[in-house]
Amino acid sequence: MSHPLFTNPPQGGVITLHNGKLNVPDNPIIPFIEGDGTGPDIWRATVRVLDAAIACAYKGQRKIHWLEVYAGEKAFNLFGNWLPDETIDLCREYKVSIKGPLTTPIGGGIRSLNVALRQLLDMYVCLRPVRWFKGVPSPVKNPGAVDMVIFRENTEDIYAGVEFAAGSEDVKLFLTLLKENFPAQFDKIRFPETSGIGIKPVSKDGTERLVRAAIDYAITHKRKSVTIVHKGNIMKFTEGAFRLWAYALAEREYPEQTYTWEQWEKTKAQLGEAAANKQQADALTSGKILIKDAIADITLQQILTRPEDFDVIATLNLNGDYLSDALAAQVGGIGIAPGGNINYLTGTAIFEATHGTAPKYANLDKVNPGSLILSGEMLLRYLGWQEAADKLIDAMDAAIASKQVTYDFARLTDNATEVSCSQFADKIIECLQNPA
Ligand SMILES: NC(=O)C1=CN([C@@H]2O[C@H](COP(=O)(O)OP(=O)(O)OC[C@H]3O[C@@H](n4cnc5c(N)ncnc54)[C@H](OP(=O)(O)O)[C@@H]3O)[C@@H](O)[C@H]2O)C=CC1
Ligand SMILES: O=C(O)CCC(=O)C(=O)O
Ligand SMILES: [Mg+2]
Repeated sequence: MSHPLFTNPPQGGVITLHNGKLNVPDNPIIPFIEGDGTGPDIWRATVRVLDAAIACAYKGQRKIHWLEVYAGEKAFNLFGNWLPDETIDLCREYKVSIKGPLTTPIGGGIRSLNVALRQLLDMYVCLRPVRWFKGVPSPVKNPGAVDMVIFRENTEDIYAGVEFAAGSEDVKLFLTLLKENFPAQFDKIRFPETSGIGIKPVSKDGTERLVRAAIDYAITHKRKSVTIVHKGNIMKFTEGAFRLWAYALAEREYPEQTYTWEQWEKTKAQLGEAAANKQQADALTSGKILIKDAIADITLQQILTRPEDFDVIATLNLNGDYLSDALAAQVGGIGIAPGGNINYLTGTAIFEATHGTAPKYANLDKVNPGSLILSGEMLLRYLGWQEAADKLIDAMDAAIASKQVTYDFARLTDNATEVSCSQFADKIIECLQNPA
């Protein structure tokens, strides 16, 4: 493939997929997108930490060849294009990438480039692990009880961007079609003349591949439960269907590894509650994973009041967006919330922080790079470079313990010294090179 945006051909090896497994050379080319706003600051900090972790773990035997690809404001300024096709092609070709946050204007302008990347590369899982690091300030009494892994469907839902603006010719046409073909549904629209319309596609295929990934993860990582989070009481044929398809998939494809609340209900109806309880207890004692569900609004309370009830979470796109930021707050905030967008079938993945571009802090070298550094740690594990990932986690623990932390932690920690984004990276690198 020719790459007209790049004058120098990238050096290094190409990651491939064989029989569902990534084949990672010791010198892989990994594309990166710097991102908008605080993106350049946190990326500069992150790349130094990742290179240092790899150097400490493999002493030169392994090395990433970083390849800059463009999206967002930098791409627009350079090429007059917010998301060049070549960026998509390169992320697909090299399989594993990392990105800083990209700005999405509110209410008009371009649609989300982040969502576009997820859809164009069909990265159907947004994987966001949420756990507490010792010493990180938190607004809750027992942040250590939070150890959850969010599997957020990443390509469908109201997030897919199928929308018609109020007053537009498109919305008029759409509402005419609706009125002609579905008069009862049309009558439910309170102010049709001034309504914008959004469409919420949720499919069985999309649900099943997401839930399969969540259950596979729960099995591999020996987790106790998968909670299906939905608003299926209200949106019956989208979120309600998501719940039903999820349960059906677990029962059909994972009968030996899972026990579902649906099974409990069926047994209760046939044999009574005591028998259902015994069946569930036996299943869990034998190591089966409990597949349960919760409605999205109460979930936002219960992740706070009883976090130990939640483990792996499988949910739709918008619910997952809200849950990610709410949960991040419990373990110290969005400055330390990592994530990855993944297609487990093609191997394509782009790792990125949960937070956005925080524009007021752009170019101040101020914000916490932890979220992108930990996204990089997820990338290392995804490559199978566990040794580097483990060292990075140990160094992050040690850096936090030193109390030389960025403003977000410093403002909530007694006797902390506030350091800049780049200085926090320096501290992590120092801890990598001089482990306790
Ligand atoms: N995947 C992506 O690329 C994403 C992009 N976005 C986009 O980002 C833009 C801004 O979104 P906005 O809603 O303001 O949310 P942001 O996540 O960008 O920022 C909100 C607040 O979160 C805190 N924060 C964010 N990043 C950090 C960090 N690294 N360290 C410490 N604290 C941090 C700051 O809090 P405080 O003010 O308390 O210091 C900041 O003001 C929008 O255009 C949005 O669409 C949003 C989410 C994801
Ligand atoms: O694309 C955006 O601008 C926001 C995306 C977002 O909030 C997220 O993916 O968590
Ligand atoms: Mg979000």
